[in-house]
Amino acid sequence: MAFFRPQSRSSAIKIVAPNQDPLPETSDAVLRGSSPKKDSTHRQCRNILIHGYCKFEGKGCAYYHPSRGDTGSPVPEQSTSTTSPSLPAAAVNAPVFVPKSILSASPAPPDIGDTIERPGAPPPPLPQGQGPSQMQYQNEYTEQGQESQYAEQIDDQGQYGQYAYGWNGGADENPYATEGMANQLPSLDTGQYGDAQDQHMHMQPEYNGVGVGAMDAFYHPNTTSYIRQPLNYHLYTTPIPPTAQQFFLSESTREELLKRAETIHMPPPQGLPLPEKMQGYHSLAPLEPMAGEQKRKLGNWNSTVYRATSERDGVVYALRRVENFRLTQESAFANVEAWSRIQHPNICDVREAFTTRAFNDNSLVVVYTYYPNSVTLYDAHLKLRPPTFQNGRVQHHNERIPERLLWSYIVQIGSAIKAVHDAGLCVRTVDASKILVTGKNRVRISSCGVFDILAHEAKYDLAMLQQEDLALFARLVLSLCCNNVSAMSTLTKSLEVVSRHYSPEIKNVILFLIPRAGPLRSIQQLFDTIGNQVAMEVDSAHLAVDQLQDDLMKELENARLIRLLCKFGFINERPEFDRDPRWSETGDRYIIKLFRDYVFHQVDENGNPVVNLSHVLTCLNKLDAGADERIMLVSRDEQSCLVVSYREIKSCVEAAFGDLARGTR
Ligand SMILES: Nc1ncnc2c1ncn2[C@@H]1O[C@H](COP(=O)(O)OP(=O)(O)OP(=O)(O)O)[C@@H](O)[C@H]1O
Repeated sequence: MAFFRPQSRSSAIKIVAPNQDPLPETSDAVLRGSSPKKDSTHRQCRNILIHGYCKFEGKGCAYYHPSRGDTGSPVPEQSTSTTSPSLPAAAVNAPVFVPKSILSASPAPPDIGDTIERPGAPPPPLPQGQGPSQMQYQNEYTEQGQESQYAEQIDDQGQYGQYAYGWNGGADENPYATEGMANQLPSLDTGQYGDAQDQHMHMQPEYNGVGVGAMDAFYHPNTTSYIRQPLNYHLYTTPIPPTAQQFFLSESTREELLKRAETIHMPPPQGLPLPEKMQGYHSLAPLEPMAGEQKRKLGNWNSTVYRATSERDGVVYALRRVENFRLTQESAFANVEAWSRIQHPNICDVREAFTTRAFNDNSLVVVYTYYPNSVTLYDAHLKLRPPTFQNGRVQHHNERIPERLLWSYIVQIGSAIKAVHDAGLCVRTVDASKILVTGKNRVRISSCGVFDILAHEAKYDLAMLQQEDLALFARLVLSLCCNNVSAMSTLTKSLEVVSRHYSPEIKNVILFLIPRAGPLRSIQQLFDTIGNQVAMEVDSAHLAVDQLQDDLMKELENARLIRLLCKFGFINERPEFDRDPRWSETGDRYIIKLFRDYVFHQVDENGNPVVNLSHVLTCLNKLDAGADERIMLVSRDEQSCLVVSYREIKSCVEAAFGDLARGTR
């Protein structure tokens, strides 16, 4: 309970009942010893300290009264309040501090981020939803940059230079928009921080119980200006001390998100033979060894995946480039629009596709959402690991995938295939090297739509291609069960392995998906047989969402406290305000200064600093809630102490910050 301990130095102050001295102002607010010191003419009058003036100055008060310009000691300003209602001093036998701000009927002060209207000030920025949406920007781009859906440029040699197809429909409705969230991290370049901040700040009165700011009209059109009382959920009902962990993201989530952010903002490697800019994308960086070091194959084509930043929205995307692709018909892009409409949690979103000569050849580029730090299923489970030494034996095998995880993969990939088939398309990339693990147990099929462009000339029957998807799915599940990419080539042996290590239901799934003579099967039929596994998967997903929301709630609390700390930063130690160099040390601000000492500058009985985050968080939460609990603030010279409630300190902070925000008192 160290963090509830009052300032240890306060124990040195003898607290006594106010006596009947002929010093009414002093006895009203200052606790002191019973006999004045002999050198009283050298000691500063406490009335000055507390009230800012002494009405007995020059009328017999024996203490020192510094002049107004004397900044040698913290002298509170003269209070303007005249109607000080006295508060009951029930808790301790001490007088009670009444902050000036409670008494003044001034309008509620603005909060951090509230816009203060000044003559000639530029109009406030439009809140989200009022300005041009991302969709509008995309459309503008399309209108300006692409005359038609298929913008065609014929180069000097009369060849097809660049085709581009871009579509972003449905992006606004993406129910999984928070996934790949690191990709949506606000970037200073694009001003996204600014927007987020604005939006955040506008919500602030709800949290802080502060008055309504100018921008609040966008959120509460009918609200009038008044002091709102905070909700009670801030108050702690039990004396359980909060631990630091309660206020922060879980370590694993924090680490993962930080790593993703780091990857996104990593500068591209220097000296690579890559175009500086290409069709609105810049900062290209390969996500795999470049062609030449090791040729990467996509079917019969050489292909490389890059990370690149879009100059339209500042977001990083994954670009799959297929080398030496000569476009002969515009209709090759016909399915790209259909692909980009598919928004599914287990499919890498297709953004756009175009051809380019920026790589000094005719390349096809298909743009996908970028999922930082993702790995392929092949890399995660099938790639041979170096032998390990376990239980006294050398182990050559990869770890077998647990059955629960395998079911999760089956349900996720099956669901993605179903969405594609329902949209009248076929996947063609159900392969361990084309499925990404983008988060914990989260898989997404990548490279969708590429084969639709590459093989557009070949006329295939859609139903047969969809059957082929099921066959590829069977091969994938078998490979994952056996930790072997070519498990299908030894089917009987592989099925024995499956029977040995997994339940019969897994084997049934594989047998269902393997092509055989008879009526065509559909992915829906598979789901009809594995309903209980789907239900378990849904349960797991909901639990994961709950966990993430819990984490988000903690960060929400942090944001609230950060705003409070910012206010302290604005007020404390301010060298001058309103031509008053003592502003931050006098009046209400003196209370804020003492409270800052109480929160951050406590020392233990040995004089060592108390560095206790729980104490800080507890105090700030109570302050933000405006709790009625009282604390004793002790001046630095230990000569005076004030008993104030958090509610009163909160009023002081609001008043002082309001003065600052308005620019004048
Ligand atoms: N949308 C994406 N977001 C993030 N990373 C991606 C994305 N698409 C691909 N990658 C990464 O790019 C790398 C190359 O992808 P690719 O699909 O070519 O896999 P591969 O293992 O190189 O397959 P292959 O051997 O067939 O070329 C992989 O490490 C993959 O994680």
